[in-house]
Amino acid sequence: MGRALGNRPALSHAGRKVSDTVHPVIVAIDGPSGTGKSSTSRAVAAELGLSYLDTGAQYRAITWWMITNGIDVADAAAVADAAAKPAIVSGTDPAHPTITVDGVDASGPIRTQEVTAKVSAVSAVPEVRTRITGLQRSIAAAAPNGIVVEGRDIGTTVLPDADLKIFLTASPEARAARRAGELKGADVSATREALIKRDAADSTRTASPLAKAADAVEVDTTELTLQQVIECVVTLVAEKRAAAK
Ligand SMILES: Nc1ncnc2c1ncn2[C@@H]1O[C@H](COP(=O)(O)OP(=O)(O)O)[C@@H](O)[C@H]1O
Ligand SMILES: Nc1ccn([C@H]2C[C@H](O)[C@@H](COP(=O)(O)OP(=O)(O)O)O2)c(=O)n1
Repeated sequence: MGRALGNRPALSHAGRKVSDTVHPVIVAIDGPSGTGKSSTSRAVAAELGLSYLDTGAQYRAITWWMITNGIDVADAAAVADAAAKPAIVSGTDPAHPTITVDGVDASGPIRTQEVTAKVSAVSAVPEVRTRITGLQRSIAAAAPNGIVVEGRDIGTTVLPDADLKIFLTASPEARAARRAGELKGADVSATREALIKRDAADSTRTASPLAKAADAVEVDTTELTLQQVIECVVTLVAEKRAAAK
């Protein structure tokens, strides 16, 4: 079970001690592609005054760096050797999340088809995961009011003591339709195949695969509107906070 909010020790960051009367809430949201993790997490964080971290953007950023630096992403040893090199910085304001690599804004380049096609290979390399997991834990520990962190292994590996863990699911058809809707003119069945292939790679890798934590609440978003999913998560956070009082 996640640690009760009332038991959370005071966190210190940037030389500042956060009072233990303030209980930063840590929310982990995991699930496959297109289930609504990013949209839900940003909206929940904004509504509750929490920070927000898109961990997929970090894996995309390191993948983009590998591509632009001529590293063969199929060569796991080469990727491992380079894993510590790029400086990846995430801005955690849900109203304006940012990501830079070596000081360069990477928010556009990390969304290309090439990065999407290569990110699973890079994120399967253990040295990459160790590096990025370390960044994620530091960011979560420094969030003054708490944070919503979304990804694939947040509840299982990155933040196993999160106060609330959500695992979002949706049918492949719904997820493909949502993704194709974002990529103007994309073919839904090709999008569906690409998405299923990436989910399979992310779920079957040895290092910290996509998985539902035993204590996560599963929410099937297939028939829900985004607003309903947001309300569901906000309610679950409120219940956790009330139980911790
Ligand atoms: N419950 C929902 N119903 C319909 N569309 C949704 C829902 N949740 C998210 N979307 C849309 O689906 C797309 C993918 O959502 P996103 O949050 O990026 O998913 P993920 O982060 O899990 O890949 C976005 O365009 C988003 O607006
Ligand atoms: N915690 C995480 C988050 C993402 N990843 C990897 C696996 C995913 O296919 C890629 C991209 O994640 P992202 O959340 O941007 O993917 P979507 O296209 O939004 O579904 O990163 C991961 O291995 N662990």
